[in-house]
Amino acid sequence: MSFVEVKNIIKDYYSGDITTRALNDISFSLEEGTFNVILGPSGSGKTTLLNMLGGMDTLTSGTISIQKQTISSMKEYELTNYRRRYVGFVFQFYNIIPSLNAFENVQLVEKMSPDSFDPLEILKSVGLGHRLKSFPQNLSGGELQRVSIARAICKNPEILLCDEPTGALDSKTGGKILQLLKDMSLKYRKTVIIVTHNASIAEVADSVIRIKDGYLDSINFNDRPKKISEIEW
Ligand SMILES: Nc1ncnc2c1ncn2[C@@H]1O[C@H](COP(=O)(O)OP(=O)(O)OP(=O)(O)O)[C@@H](O)[C@H]1O
Repeated sequence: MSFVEVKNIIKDYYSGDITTRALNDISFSLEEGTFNVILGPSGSGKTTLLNMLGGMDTLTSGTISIQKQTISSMKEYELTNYRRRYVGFVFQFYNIIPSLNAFENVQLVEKMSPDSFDPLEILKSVGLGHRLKSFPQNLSGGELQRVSIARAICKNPEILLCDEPTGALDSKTGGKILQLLKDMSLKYRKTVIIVTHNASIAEVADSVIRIKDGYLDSINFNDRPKKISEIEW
């Protein structure tokens, strides 16, 4: 059994009389310790898929198993436990707590995970060692994004789900962040899944999942992914 098993998943959203089928019969599997990319146009269902993998919302039908746990049939309290223990999430809109400084925002997750990394070290590695005491209102979009990535990595989760993690970053900082995420898979055997619009990031991935109108368009496995230093974006 693979680390991530997605089988025939369907997700419908209902508003009034209107039903939107955001995910339509998607199936794939991913191995532990791999670096994976989800590509697709705006509105194709990428964020919805990431939310389902993270146990943030429930499916209409189908099953998702992660590390042999069938998260799609978990009760609410089991899902809370799954998210708390196993998942690191980098959201598109950062979700940083405004009343805590950069260090405190990352330090928060130390209590959630028994083997979390040192928040100071992680903040330094995302290039924010000089901004530890800055509050979110005084940080740029790119810096907030890095706080959010530092928080997700610091938790040392089994699976790291990232929605456009380099969207607000210049290419140099973006490359550094991608390297950190890739190291999580290479050095620590964490499974990393990144949603992006940026097709060049796909070249460094072990697998590339393409989503179109809620369908799985293709999944490609890369035997020899490129190094981050080899791509241009
Ligand atoms: N909570 C919701 N209620 C109703 N419809 C939703 C909801 N969330 C997403 N959708 C719809 O589901 C479809 C897929 O949305 P999703 O956000 O997953 O796409 P995406 O590929 O991540 O887009 P983007 O790249 O623009 O972030 C879209 O048609 C969207 O409007």
